[in-house]
Amino acid sequence: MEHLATILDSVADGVFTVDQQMRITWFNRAAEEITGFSREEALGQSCCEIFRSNICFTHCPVREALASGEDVVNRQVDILDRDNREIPISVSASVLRDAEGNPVGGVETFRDLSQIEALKREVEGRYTFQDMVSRDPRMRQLFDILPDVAVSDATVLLQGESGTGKELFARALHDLSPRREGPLVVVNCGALPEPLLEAEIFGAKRGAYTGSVEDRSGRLEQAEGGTLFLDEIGDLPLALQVKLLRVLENREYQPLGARRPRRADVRFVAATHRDLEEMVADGSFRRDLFFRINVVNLKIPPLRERPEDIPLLLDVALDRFNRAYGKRIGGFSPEALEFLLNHDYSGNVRELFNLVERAVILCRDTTIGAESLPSRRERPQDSTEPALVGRRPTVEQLQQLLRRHRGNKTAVARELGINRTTLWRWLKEDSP
Ligand SMILES: Nc1ncnc2c1ncn2[C@@H]1O[C@H](COP(=O)(O)OP(=O)(O)OP(=O)(O)O)[C@@H](O)[C@H]1O
Repeated sequence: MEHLATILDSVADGVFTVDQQMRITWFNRAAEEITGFSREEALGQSCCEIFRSNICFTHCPVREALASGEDVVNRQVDILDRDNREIPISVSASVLRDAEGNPVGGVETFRDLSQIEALKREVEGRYTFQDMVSRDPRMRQLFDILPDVAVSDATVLLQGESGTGKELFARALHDLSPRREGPLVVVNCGALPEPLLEAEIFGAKRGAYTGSVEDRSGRLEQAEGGTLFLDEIGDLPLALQVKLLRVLENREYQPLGARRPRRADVRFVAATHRDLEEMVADGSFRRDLFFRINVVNLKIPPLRERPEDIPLLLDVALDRFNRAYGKRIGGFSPEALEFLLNHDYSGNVRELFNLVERAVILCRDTTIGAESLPSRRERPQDSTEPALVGRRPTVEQLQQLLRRHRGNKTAVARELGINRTTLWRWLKEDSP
């Protein structure tokens, strides 16, 4: 007996036994360490007074083992220790029998999961930031500095290819800033022709543009007290660049109908997939405006430079679309996974999400198979035509696609794995 006690005291798992009235009859050293109760305090006590777990009165593992005669293995529960701290543990329970095989009580072993849970949280915390996930060191560096950048009120320039998550970053900057209660207003500088874009940002007088029957406030005014996100700033026409520069320099603008200029209480975040330095060099983007918006520059790496993010994003996407479409798809078949891991995501994270969304919709199984992914015909290596997903098609290809989708731009954009704004810009740039 003494020998057994020494052995039990030297194991790292908590071990205790109870009689049929659930009173503690044995309590080893690890049980003392995990719960904070000494052996003297525990012996003879009802076990629910020592463990105070969330399942004591509903799913007690020892009672279940006694009732069924079957072992209970690795059930995760939370207990309160002597200082009332919640401790996550994993419990296993078995029936304790006498020499004749009659049940005389139960034995429970338990393992402290606090450290594992803490590690798990740390790892998840590193990979997840707001709605963004990444394992890439450069992305993690961005996640690290984002809270400080957000509170600084400095103008931020986000640079990255289409679909890399610039808008997500802009939202995170707003949500982490003291302006989070204010509005986040988005303007897409590539989506409208110049006069309409001007009205969109700075407002318009009644009758100034087609159909406006009253004065319309601009996005700048609507962003008062909040953040104005200028997406695709590289597409801002030169005349509007001058106007925006004035706002950034003087922190003032003239709201419609107002006699005097108003102080702009707005934080500016701009984004572009273009190389603004190059545009400055060739004169299509004003140098002074570039310096005004480039106070903090965050460069988001394209997905092909961070392949370790692909499996992570596939999981996130599957989870997101399972929920959106009420499905319970568990994962990907080896062939599907091989395709998805080796795909050339020129449309970046957006393209990956589009592929998974399409697959989730098409999938009738519990696993996504290759048949739910673009067919071989559509894949670059097997195609005589260059694949269109995420790449910029030629003018003819664009026209063909538009015809095929009967002019439905949303459908064309979806097929290309781009957003409608990008499509709009391509069409604009391609038009004579
Ligand atoms: N790191 C990430 N983790 C999770 N989701 C992401 C991540 N990056 C991008 N996404 C998702 O990818 C999609 C595209 O992101 P977003 O619209 O922010 O890209 P963008 O760079 O602003 O694109 P564009 O320049 O074409 O407007 C969104 O659905 C977004 O939720």
